[in-house]
Amino acid sequence: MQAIRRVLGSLSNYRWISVGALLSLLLLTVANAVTPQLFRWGIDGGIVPRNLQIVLYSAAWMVVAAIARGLFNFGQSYWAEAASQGVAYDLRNKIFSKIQNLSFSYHDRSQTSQLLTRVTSDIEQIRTFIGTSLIQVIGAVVTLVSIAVVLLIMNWQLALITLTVVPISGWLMARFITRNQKLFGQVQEQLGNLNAILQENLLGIRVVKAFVRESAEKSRYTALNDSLVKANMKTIDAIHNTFPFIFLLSNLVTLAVFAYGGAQVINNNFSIGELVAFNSYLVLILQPILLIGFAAPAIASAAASAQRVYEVVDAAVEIRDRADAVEFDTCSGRITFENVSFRYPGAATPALKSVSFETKPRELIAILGMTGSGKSTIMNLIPRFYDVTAGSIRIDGRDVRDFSLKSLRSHIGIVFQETTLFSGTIRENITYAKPHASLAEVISVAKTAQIHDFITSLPDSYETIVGERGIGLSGGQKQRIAIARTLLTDYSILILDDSTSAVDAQTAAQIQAELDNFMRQKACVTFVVAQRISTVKNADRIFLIDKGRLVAQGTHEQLMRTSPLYGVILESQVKQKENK
Ligand SMILES: Nc1ncnc2c1ncn2[C@@H]1O[C@H](COP(=O)(O)OP(=O)(O)OP(=O)(O)O)[C@@H](O)[C@H]1O
Repeated sequence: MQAIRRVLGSLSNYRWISVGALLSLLLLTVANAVTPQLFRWGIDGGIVPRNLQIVLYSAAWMVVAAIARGLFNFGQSYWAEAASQGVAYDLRNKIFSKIQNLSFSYHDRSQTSQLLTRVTSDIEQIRTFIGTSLIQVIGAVVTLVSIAVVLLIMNWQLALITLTVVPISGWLMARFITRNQKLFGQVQEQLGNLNAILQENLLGIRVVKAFVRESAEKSRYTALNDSLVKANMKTIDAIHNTFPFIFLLSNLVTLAVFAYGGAQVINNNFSIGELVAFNSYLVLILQPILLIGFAAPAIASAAASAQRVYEVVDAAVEIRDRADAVEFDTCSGRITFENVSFRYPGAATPALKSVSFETKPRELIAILGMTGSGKSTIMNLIPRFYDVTAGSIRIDGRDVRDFSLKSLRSHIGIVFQETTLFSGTIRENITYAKPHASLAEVISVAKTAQIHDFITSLPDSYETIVGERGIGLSGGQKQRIAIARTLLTDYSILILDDSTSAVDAQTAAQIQAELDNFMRQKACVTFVVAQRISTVKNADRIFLIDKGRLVAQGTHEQLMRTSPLYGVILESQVKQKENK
């Protein structure tokens, strides 16, 4: 319920729209409340004493009341809908920018599909609550209170009989919401799980087909689809277990009013007009109770969704700027790892153990090690994708945690092991971090990355659309575009994490040769997670990583002489590929 209160608080950004909706609602209630009185006037003042003029007058006023009802009804639903769109818009933006700011460790822990469900379906639940259920509930409460007052004034005994239904239904509905909020949360979670399978299958459709796992995937999807239906059915059962009581109560009250009110009319304590008006009010008082009843599941569902959305909005950003963060602007090339240890959140063993080294200006460092030894982890710590668990990393003597994240990361050019291109043109992808780069600059980095000739062979050259609906690119082509994208940035430190693994040996050697010039001109230090002998030979120093430790370092020749492990790794990782 706290989450719902927060959603209501967010309506303050749409104060005037909300006031418009509320005002329309109040006027609608007045128009509704006046109508039975017009009936009573028409019957008791017109029909019974046979006064046609009063009958016509009351009929005319009823038309006015009907028009007013139509107008105010439109006003309240239009403004409520507008406010709901506004709140959903704000929430979507809030959660999106939060997702951008959350650290790698958060994304490691959370499922993409659950995040997607929160941004789409959960926010939609909240929007529907504000646009429809909230105004229904407020309208119902206002109507209930105002009609209760009118009824008490008209005939307090009959009114008390009628109003017994209110606290009983109120209690039933409050119980329904508190008991079932968890159930509605489960429905959203199941939806997220179902989306996860869908997402995995969309991304991995080739693997599914290659391994002929279509029917297995279908069964996996159907099983989760069944669970979703079961969770939904549980909520429907909960609704069915509560609402028949409310309907029964409201019918019993109608009978009681008819019997007791009828007796009062026979005893001349109540006029027929009054009984007719009272009966009309009865509909008006039972309708809101039913409306609240119908809104209750939507409220429970919105409460569960709001909780899920605020969980992301409130998630702690683990890696952030210090209050006195300084700008990173120059780098002379001294990068120091001092007893750096690191354990991924939730991992049983550390990925790095007491790693220490210091680089020299303009050095090209190759990092070599068996798969899973910790090479990428070392690279992830320099731009602070994660913070060290123990020890420190310094650039020119200053701890990386002292720099503002923005300035630190914008001076580190990194090409990841896995390439991600966005949908758009090749040029847009290359200029991703530098949108105003000139075509000449783009061509220059594309040439260094050995991808220019391929790009110009395409019909639309640099304007060719890639990504989702664009042309397909091979793994090596994507990697080379990713290298060009990084080379275009204003990096001082360059990190190439196994970034030519999908490129053939000859092209990789060409890239390496081109890069050598580039790197030495621009970068103060370059790290290359190496898979190829050419890279290793070119490096000023090679760091040999084994099970999270820096076990040896030196030039190719030195390591060949001193480290048996080096020979083994070269043989397994490098020569094998070179021979292909
Ligand atoms: N996000 C993560 N969460 C938990 N553990 C991780 C994560 N990323 C890597 N690890 C673990 O940390 C260890 C080091 O991984 P890392 O990716 O640094 O190895 P690597 O040497 O780069 O391997 P490869 O050559 O296969 O890319 C591995 O045991 C891996 O399972």
